[in-house]
Amino acid sequence: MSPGKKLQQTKPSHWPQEIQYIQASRYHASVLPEIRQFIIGAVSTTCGQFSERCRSWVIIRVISNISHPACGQRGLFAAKKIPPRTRLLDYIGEIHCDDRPNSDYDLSLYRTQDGVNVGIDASTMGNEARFINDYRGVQKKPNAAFSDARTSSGELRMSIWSSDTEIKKDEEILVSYGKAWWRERYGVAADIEHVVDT
Ligand SMILES: C[S@@+](CC[C@H](N)C(=O)[O-])C[C@H]1O[C@@H](n2cnc3c(N)ncnc32)[C@H](O)[C@@H]1O
Repeated sequence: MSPGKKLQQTKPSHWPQEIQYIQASRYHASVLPEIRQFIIGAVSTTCGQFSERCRSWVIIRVISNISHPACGQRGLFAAKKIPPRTRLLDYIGEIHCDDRPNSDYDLSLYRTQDGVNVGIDASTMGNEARFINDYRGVQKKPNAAFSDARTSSGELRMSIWSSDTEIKKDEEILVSYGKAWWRERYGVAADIEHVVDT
């Protein structure tokens, strides 16, 4: 069996049935060839191996703590102690250039000089990263952050990195979605409900 086939078969535990599990980016038709080429970079056969290796840092859990604002949903947790400034995993989904105003799983990847926004939407397909929650109402501050980086094969990705402090085993991995993300969804109510401070 080829390594590529093996990657597609192993879904993580607590993965929802209705969502396609993927470990390599998919490209939507709205991505023009020149933009696609820029994002892909110089592709080699190592594509996907980073995702497979870094899977061991994180696990998906269903949140049962009633004081958690996303109780009943899923979250991403540390499978073991994570050192500071570690690249945990890449946010994998459908790369697109069309608007996805109704997606809660759409992340900005890149903006071209002509003002075209390239996003990664994991609403219907993605990897573990789609389950990362925002820190608001859970912890005082995030313990991880998004930062873009190219893979060894050259593809531009949005990666999740641990912050300056070690993350303990079983701790929830939390980022900041940013003020704009909450305001777009909840307007002024976001300021009241979630203390939109960063
Ligand atoms: C990218 S998803 C995160 C994964 C989600 N919990 C799940 O199980 O699919 C974003 C959604 O998670 C929920 N969420 C994440 N962080 C939250 C927070 N701090 N407070 C309330 N809801 C949160 C919201 O419903 C939001 O629309």
